Amino acid sequence: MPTLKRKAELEEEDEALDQPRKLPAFGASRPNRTLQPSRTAPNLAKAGSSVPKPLTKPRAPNLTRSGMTRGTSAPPTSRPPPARTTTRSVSGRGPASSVEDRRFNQLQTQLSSIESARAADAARLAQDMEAERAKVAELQENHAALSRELAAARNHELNQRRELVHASDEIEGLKKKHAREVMDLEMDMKQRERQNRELTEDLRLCRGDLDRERETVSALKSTLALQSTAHLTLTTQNKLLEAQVEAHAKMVAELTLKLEEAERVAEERRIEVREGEIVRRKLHNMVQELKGNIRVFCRVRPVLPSDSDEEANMAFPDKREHKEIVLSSSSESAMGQERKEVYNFGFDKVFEPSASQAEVFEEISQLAQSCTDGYNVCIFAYGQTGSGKSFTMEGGPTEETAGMIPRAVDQYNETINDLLGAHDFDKKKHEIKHDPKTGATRVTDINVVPLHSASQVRSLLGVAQKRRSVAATMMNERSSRSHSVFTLRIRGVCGAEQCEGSLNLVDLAGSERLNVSFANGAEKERVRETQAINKSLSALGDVIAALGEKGAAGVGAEGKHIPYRNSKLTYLLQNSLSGNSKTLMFLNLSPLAAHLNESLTSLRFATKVNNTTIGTAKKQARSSS
Ligand SMILES: Nc1ncnc2c1ncn2[C@@H]1O[C@H](COP(=O)(O)OP(=O)(O)OP(=O)(O)O)[C@@H](O)[C@H]1O
Repeated sequence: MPTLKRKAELEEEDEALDQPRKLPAFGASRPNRTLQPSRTAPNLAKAGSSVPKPLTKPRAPNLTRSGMTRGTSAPPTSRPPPARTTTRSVSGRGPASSVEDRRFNQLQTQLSSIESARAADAARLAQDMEAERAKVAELQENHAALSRELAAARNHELNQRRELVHASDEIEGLKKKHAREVMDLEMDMKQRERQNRELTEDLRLCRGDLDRERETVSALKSTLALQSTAHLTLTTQNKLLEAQVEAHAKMVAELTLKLEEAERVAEERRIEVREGEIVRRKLHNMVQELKGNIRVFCRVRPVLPSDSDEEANMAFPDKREHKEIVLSSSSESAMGQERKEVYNFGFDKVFEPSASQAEVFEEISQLAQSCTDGYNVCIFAYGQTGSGKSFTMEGGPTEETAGMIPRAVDQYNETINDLLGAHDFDKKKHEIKHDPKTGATRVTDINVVPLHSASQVRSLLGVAQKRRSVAATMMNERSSRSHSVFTLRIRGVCGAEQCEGSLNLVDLAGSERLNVSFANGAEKERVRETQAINKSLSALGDVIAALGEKGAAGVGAEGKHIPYRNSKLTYLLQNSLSGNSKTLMFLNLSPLAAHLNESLTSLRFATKVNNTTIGTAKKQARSSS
């Protein structure tokens, strides 16, 4: 890269090239030489030592008579008239003429001397002329020589000028090249300056990074120092731990031996537990049988904020076993006396309004457990509209309010079959089929949906509830005017034995319609519906009654007819209501005084059911092999 000094030099060179180079003036090699008269010509110069004397004006002779001096270079200033002089010399001679003669003589003398002087001057002049002519010739020679020299010099100058033009072109080219180079160099310089700036910036950043790195390094160094110390400590601890590990290894070997022994003992215990489970099942079912195969649970719902009626007088005196409910009513006799009536009822379990869903389920869970042991179980809810049947069986949306169905599913989490039509309102005709060999019940043309979790069951129940209400609306019915049956098929595996049972959870239509709606009989459609419900509920009562009679008759009554086919409900539940199954009836009661009569009717029916013995349930077992 050219330095600034070099640039300055280049610029100076450029300036010099810009100035037209002054050719040396003609004869510049001899700058002081001027064209000189022939006196200075080289040929004269040789005779320079004998430089001719300058021409001197010939001195006029000292004429005393003006007439005598004429013809000379210096005419006399005054000249006496010659006539007077002549006159005087003719008219008288005497002393005065001698003077004039003398005078004349003198003049004659002077004249002759002047003429001789003039001759001498002329001679000298001629001589000078000759010399001058020689000089002129010499000068002409010099002139010719100088003219030649001038022509040669002009040629030379022409050549020089050509060279100059050529040199100027070259200079112009060089200048352009130089300008280009300068431009390139300037661009290069700018680029380098930019690069330089970038590098400076990079350098600044790098310095910042470096500073940070230095700080990091110093921090790491101090960390390293700490870590080294910690490492030393850990190494020491490690050695100690290794020693402990060795000790522990010995202990582990000893413990392994003990564990093997414990495992052997555990296996023995497991075998004992399996045997115990078989015994437990036997005992459990014996207990269930002792309790009776038709059982009745009574549940009174709490008073709701929306209830405007007065609360009925209900009491639950059995605080230990919760098996009693007492209803009291007071009325006025025709004589105007207050008549107080008390009704006592006893069931397998009575749930007060405060009983939670969990408490209720705890009581039915043992019965539901029988399904895994291969029994058919039927749990149905019976009661007037609004007494809490749906709440008991299906429950609310939360964990806490979940009813018996989701809780039963939660308990087993097994494959289930749900009755769900493809459309909101299922118009297909379904038939109920019983397998006499297996005791299984099947409904034709229904959707059977395999489910794998309790949450799936809940969402399916939601869909079922929705469709039930849509179907009811389409049929111009209220939801309470249809029965809902939820069947859970359960397979239990215990060792080599596999048991299959079904759990039917039934939400019956409102029972009070049997009396109230029928008695009013205002609407035809209502009456027809009520009759249908009445028929199915009556059929249920008839089936239970027939089963009771059969059970009471004991051996020999095997062939007794049970009217299952009188309604679809009883036919569907045949296998669950037969002597081979376990049945639980929930009697749901309203706590309101206005519903007291309905409640009493329901309680009487439930008592009848509770007193029924339907025989001994049979287990449906099959070998898994
Ligand atoms: N144990 C209870 N705790 C709290 N609320 C209850 C309980 N039982 C019933 N209810 C409430 O009482 C109202 C009526 O209950 P539900 O609908 O279950 O009666 P139902 O007997 O099924 O009526 P229907 O025969 O008309 O279907 C519902 O709002 C329900 O949430």
